Amino acid sequence: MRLLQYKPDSDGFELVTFRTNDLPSYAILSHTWTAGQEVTYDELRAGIGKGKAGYAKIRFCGERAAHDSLQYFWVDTCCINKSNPAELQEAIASMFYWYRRAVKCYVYLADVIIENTRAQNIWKSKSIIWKSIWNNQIPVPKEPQEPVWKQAFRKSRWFTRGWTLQELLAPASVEFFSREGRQLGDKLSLEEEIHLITGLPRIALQGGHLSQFSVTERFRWVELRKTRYDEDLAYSLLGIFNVDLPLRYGEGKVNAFERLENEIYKLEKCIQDLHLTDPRDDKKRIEKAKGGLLRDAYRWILENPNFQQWRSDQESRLLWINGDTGKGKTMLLCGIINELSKSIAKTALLSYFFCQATNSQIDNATAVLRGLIYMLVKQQPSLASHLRTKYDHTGKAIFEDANAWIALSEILTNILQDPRLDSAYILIDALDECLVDLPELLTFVVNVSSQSPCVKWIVSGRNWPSIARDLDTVTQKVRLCLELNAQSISAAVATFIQFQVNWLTKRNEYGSDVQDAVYQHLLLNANGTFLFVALVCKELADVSEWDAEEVVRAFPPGLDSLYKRMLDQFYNLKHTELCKSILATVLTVLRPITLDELPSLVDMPPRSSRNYKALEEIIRLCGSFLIVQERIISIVHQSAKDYLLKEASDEIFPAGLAEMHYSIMSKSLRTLSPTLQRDMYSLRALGYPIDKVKKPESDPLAKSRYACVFWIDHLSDWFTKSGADPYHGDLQAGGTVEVFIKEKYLYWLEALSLCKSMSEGVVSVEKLEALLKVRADAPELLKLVHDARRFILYHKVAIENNPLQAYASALMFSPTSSLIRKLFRHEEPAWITIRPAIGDEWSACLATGKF
Ligand SMILES: Nc1ncnc2c1ncn2[C@@H]1O[C@H](COP(=O)(O)OP(=O)(O)OP(=O)(O)O)[C@@H](O)[C@H]1O
Repeated sequence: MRLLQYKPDSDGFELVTFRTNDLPSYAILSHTWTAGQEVTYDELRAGIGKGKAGYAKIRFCGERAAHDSLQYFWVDTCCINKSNPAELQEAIASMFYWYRRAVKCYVYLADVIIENTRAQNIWKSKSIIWKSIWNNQIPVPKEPQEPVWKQAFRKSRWFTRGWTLQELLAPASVEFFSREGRQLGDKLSLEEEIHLITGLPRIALQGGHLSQFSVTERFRWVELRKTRYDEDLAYSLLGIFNVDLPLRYGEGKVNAFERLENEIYKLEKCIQDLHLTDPRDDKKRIEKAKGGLLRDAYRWILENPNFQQWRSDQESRLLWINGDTGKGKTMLLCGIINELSKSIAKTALLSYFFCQATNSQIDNATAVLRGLIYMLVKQQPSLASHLRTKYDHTGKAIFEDANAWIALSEILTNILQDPRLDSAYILIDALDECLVDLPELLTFVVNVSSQSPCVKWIVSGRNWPSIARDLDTVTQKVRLCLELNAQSISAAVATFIQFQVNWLTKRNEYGSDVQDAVYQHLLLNANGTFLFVALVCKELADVSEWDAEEVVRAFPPGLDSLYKRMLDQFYNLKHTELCKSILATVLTVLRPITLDELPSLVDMPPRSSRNYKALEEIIRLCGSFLIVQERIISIVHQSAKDYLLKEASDEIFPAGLAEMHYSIMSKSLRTLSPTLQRDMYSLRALGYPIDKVKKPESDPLAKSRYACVFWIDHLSDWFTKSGADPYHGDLQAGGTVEVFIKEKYLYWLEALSLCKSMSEGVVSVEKLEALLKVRADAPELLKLVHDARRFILYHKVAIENNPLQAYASALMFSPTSSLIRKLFRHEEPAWITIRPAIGDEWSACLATGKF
């Protein structure tokens, strides 16, 4: 970037070039051009053009910058060599960033004059007085008049131009000046006027991330604006949408906008493909499931010296919060996120991820990186350029294939070193719940946290030696052990107890003696563990006042004793067998299941299956281990799951965990078989795009989504966990798996597409083939699954984007020898009479796995 330096002694300016990551603080000018009056790059270098009106603007900007103690400043007329097309292209692509990076932006309004307006004001008020005297009236005091310059301000040409939109939105500080160089106010003091003149939302004027406004809304902002060259109106939006576009002057406005829209679409598609989970939604869900976040119960962290050191000391880059089960780490991180989002600089990015071992979508290191990158590029889409280089080449597979971890870790490393990133805060909760590739994640955090000085990290997890070993190697870290802050935690737990007891008192109409007894018992037995309090209060929620004191006294201190008591109660339930199979299923599934899915995996009482109220009632019968939130059933806490698997496995899985996987697999296939058929959502058109598909009110897949995505995982887990017959009938010729593939494969692919789970489908079919290789003595079945794998790999993208393409392009563009093609020939569209000439075999490129 080329900047100007004011040289008062020589009464001139010097151009100095800087690299993007070495930029000094600078001011920037925003103005409208006057034909023939602007000083060009060549003129400035030659020291000519001083008589032009534009020269006065440069001088104004330089003087103003010096007044604000800024040595450097930038003016578009003379800091870009416009005769160099490559430089012009780069300047236009960087312009938004340059304005955003400026410490001050001075808007010079040549058509707003104060001197005259002041005279007019005086003259106006004098004439009122004279008129009043002339009419023998005492002048009536008028409402305070607004300065007359405001009328000119509203009509200023500056508000009608295309480029000035980004000049208004990008910088944090925008100051307005009259023609005489007098300051009129800034973007914040004049916010109301600017909002009324431009129609721009106040949040956008206050510096809110532009990505929160829809594409249509952002296009509306320039509808009435004009640029000298038609195409410029589109090019002036590159920064507003954070996309790159080669400039093609002469292409016309329509083409330029078409290309721009195309680029925006590609960017959105890339971000959409990256999306696995939105950590912002996870945070809301977790807070809700845990009963809501209480500020008074986490506020202690703000005064904690270790936290303050991490917050203020540049060299303390990583804060590692560790503590035992139920000490409140997750809620603490939720609170820290809330506090940071209020206090960090507007240009700083905040990205976080909550690992959860109970959900296979968010229990692995790749998911962590996807979530973190997703949040970063959502806030600053220009960072998506690091994704695009790889994504444009390979597509969605880059986030999902066997090398996804490598690709994603490179992408995140590049993002965090991007000079356009001012600063970022990254938080990862529950490292101990990252079940897949935790060592890789730890190594990544250790390395990256020491590389990027503008990035601050917080990670949390239980006191595991394996985590400690890695994180201890970070030199620039602060460790915050909750057990070493027992006093703060106890005080916070006491606040939490008070809150919970007040809630119980209100709900169950406790008298003051019961209220006090419950409060005292919790205080004595909580032992600094939030979770203990939360679980006991959950148990007390449905206990009447007269019984509450006795019930609360029966709860022993310590989580394990508490779980034991909950388990004893569980064994005494009226419907123990039903509850046991529900609990066993919830403990085995790979993501929390919905009430709709439950009856497809557990034999439920006949009249309950389609009745949410009945299903919720049955879940409540299972005691306090399970919770239902928004029709999703989950285990109350990871520690409860750990306890049950360790201490009650024999009771809950009498036939063993492996058999439970088998049961889920076979029930899944039983559910899927009658559901899967052609065009389950009645889309009709073969090209119906997936992003337009809406779930029908009575969704035929509602009960079988889980089964559809995970049946092969359970099949595989059954084999890996069981010591049973290695060549089980299900995997042999004529077994359930072969029947399913032969009869339902194509409909299953359509269902996977409708469930937006094609990638999981690819991984599953690969898993199935690997399993058959070792576990089956069925060469024909292996051949069929081998073909099915090639089929899904080859047609994944087509079916993923248009579910019914499973019956059109997928069949027609498969080799004639394809077994799947032969099996489903009857599904090919009859009206296509001329068929593409396709070879006999799958292409070599697919065979080598490069597809
Ligand atoms: N600030 C808070 N506001 C409201 N509830 C809280 C707060 N802190 C903790 N809790 C309660 O305590 C319970 C346990 O907290 P949390 O899940 O955050 O613990 P944890 O240390 O992350 O546990 P683990 O590491 O075992 O997963 C929560 O379910 C919630 O009910």
